Amino acid sequence: GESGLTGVGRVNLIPGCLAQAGGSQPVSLPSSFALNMGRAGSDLALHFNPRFESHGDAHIIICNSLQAGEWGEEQREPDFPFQPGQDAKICISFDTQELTVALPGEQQLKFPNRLGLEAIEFFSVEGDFRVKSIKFK
Ligand SMILES: C=CCO[C@@H]1O[C@H](CO)[C@@H](O[C@@H]2O[C@H](CO)[C@H](O)[C@H](OCc3cn(-c4n[nH]c(N)n4)nn3)[C@H]2O)[C@H](O)[C@H]1NC(C)=O
Repeated sequence: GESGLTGVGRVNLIPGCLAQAGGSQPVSLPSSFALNMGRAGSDLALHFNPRFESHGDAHIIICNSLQAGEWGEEQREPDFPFQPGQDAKICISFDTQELTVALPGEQQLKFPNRLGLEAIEFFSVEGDFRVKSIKFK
């Protein structure tokens, strides 16, 4: 499908809300996309990975951390609010204890801030997800 925005933006996020609108506008069903945020590509406080159909998973959100290139324990969320081709507003807020991801349909997902990061300096998007806007509150 149409390739989403991928790449690395250097941002310096203080705890707050990063609101994103965007959607998978695929020609074919998207397999998955990922939002990665942390200190660097190898040190992620959150790898947020909705899987439509990939790695043998279907319609599940995988969250994990990455420390010095090693994946932590996955958190698997079966409540899946994404529809291919539909826009989705994702609002991510965090403090040193946990990250909170507000999802469509008043759904909320929490993930421990295993790295204890006070600021997020690295952010990347992978896969079939077109970011339409990013707002920092
Ligand atoms: C059953 C076999 C052993 O467990 C499997 O182990 C795999 C390898 O660690 C797990 O997949 C990794 O899970 C990580 C999060 O825990 C990451 O999602 C990792 O992919 C990194 C990645 C994804 N993407 C990406 N997503 N969407 C697109 N376009 N690109 N780019 N880099 C995936 O390759 C996979 O989630 C895991 N499955 C289970 C059921 O635990």
